[in-house]
Amino acid sequence: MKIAVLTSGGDAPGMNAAIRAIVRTGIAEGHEMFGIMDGYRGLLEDRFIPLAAKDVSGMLSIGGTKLGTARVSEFKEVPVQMVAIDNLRNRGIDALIVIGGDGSYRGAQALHELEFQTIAIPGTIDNDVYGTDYTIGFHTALNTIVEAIDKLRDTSSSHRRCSIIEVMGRTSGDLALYAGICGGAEFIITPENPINKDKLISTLKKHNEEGRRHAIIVVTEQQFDVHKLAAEISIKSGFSSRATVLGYIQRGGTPIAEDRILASRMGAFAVEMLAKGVSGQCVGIKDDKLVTSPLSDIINHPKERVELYDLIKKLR
Ligand SMILES: Nc1ncnc2c1ncn2[C@@H]1O[C@H](COP(=O)(O)OP(=O)(O)O)[C@@H](O)[C@H]1O
Ligand SMILES: O=P(O)(O)OC[C@H]1O[C@](O)(COP(=O)(O)O)[C@@H](O)[C@@H]1O
Ligand SMILES: [Mg+2]
Repeated sequence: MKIAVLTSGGDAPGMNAAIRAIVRTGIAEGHEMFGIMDGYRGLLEDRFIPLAAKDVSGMLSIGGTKLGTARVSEFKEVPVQMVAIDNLRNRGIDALIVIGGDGSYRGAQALHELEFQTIAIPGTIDNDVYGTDYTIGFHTALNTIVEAIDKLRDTSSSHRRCSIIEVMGRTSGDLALYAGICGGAEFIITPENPINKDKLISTLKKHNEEGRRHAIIVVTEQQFDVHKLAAEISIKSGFSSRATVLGYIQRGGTPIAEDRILASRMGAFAVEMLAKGVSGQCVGIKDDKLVTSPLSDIINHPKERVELYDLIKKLR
C-alpha cells in the first residue's frame, strides 16, 4: 500500500514518535510511506514528501511535529475535502493516517465518508477525545504543568499567597483536573466543574484565618479573566492572590516516556489496521489495550470524570 500521514490541530509532544513508528512499521511491512506537510493545509496544496526509515531518525525525543501542523477552517466544506481526495488519488495514495484531536477527527471522518480509507490517532494535549483513556501529549503537558505548580507553590507559601494557575484544555478540564490533583490544588475550576465564586471566596477566607501559608487554584482557560479573579479574591477573602497563565509553555517540550510509548504503540497499530482494510476508525488505548472505535461514535462524546472531581473535594 501507499500510506500517507499528517499531523493536524495543536501540536502535541509525541506526535513525532508516532510519525516515526508509522513510517518504520509501514516500511517493515512492505508499504510505501509519505508525509504531508502542515496538516490539511498541505493536503490541499499537494505537499507530499516520501519518507524512508532514515528520514525519521532522531525524532523520538523531539517535541512538536516535524511534519508541521495547521488549522484550516475551510476543510469543513465538502468541495474543499474533494480537492484533498483528488490530491491523494492523483498521487496513488491508498490510505491516510491523521494524527490530531477532536477537530482533526471530523476531517478524517469526512474523508472516510467520501470513501477514502482513513484512520485517526489521538494527538492533543487536551485529552478531550472519547474512545481513548489518554491522548498522545497529554501526560507530557501534565508534567510540565505540575512542575510549574510546584514552583508557584514555593513562592506562594513564602509570601502567604493564593496562586491561580490557568492551563489549556479548551472545553476539556482534564489538564486542570489531573494537574490539580498532582499539585495539591485547593480548587479546580473547569468547564465540567464550574466555579461557585461565593463558596471559593468564603473557603479561602477561612483558610487565610486558619493561617494556611498558600492556596492553589487551577483553572481551565476561557472560564474567566484570572487576573480579575485574583484581584477579587485578594479584596474579598483577605488572601493575597496572583494569577499565572501558563500558555504555550505547556504545549512544547520533549515527550516523556509515557507519551513515547503510547505514540509508538498507536502508530504501529494504525498501520496494521490499515493493512486489514479498517477505515473511519480511530485508535485508542483502553485499560492498556489498543482498540479502534468508529470516528462517528467518538465525535461529540464528552468524557466523564465524576470520580476524580469527588476526590478533589476529599483532598482539599
Ligand atoms: N467539522 C469539521 N469538518 C472537517 N474538518 C474539520 C472539522 N473541524 C475541524 N476540522 C479540521 O481539523 C483541524 C484541526 O482541528 P482543531 O479543532 O483546530 O484541532 P484538534 O484536531 O487538535 O482538535 C481544523 O483546522 C480543520 O481543518
Ligand atoms: O494554537 P492555538 O490556535 O493558539 O490554540 C490554542 C488551543 O490549542 C490547544 O493547545 C490544543 O488544542 P487542539 O489539540 O484542539 O488543537 C488548546 O488547549 C488551546 O485552547
Ligand atoms: Mg481539539
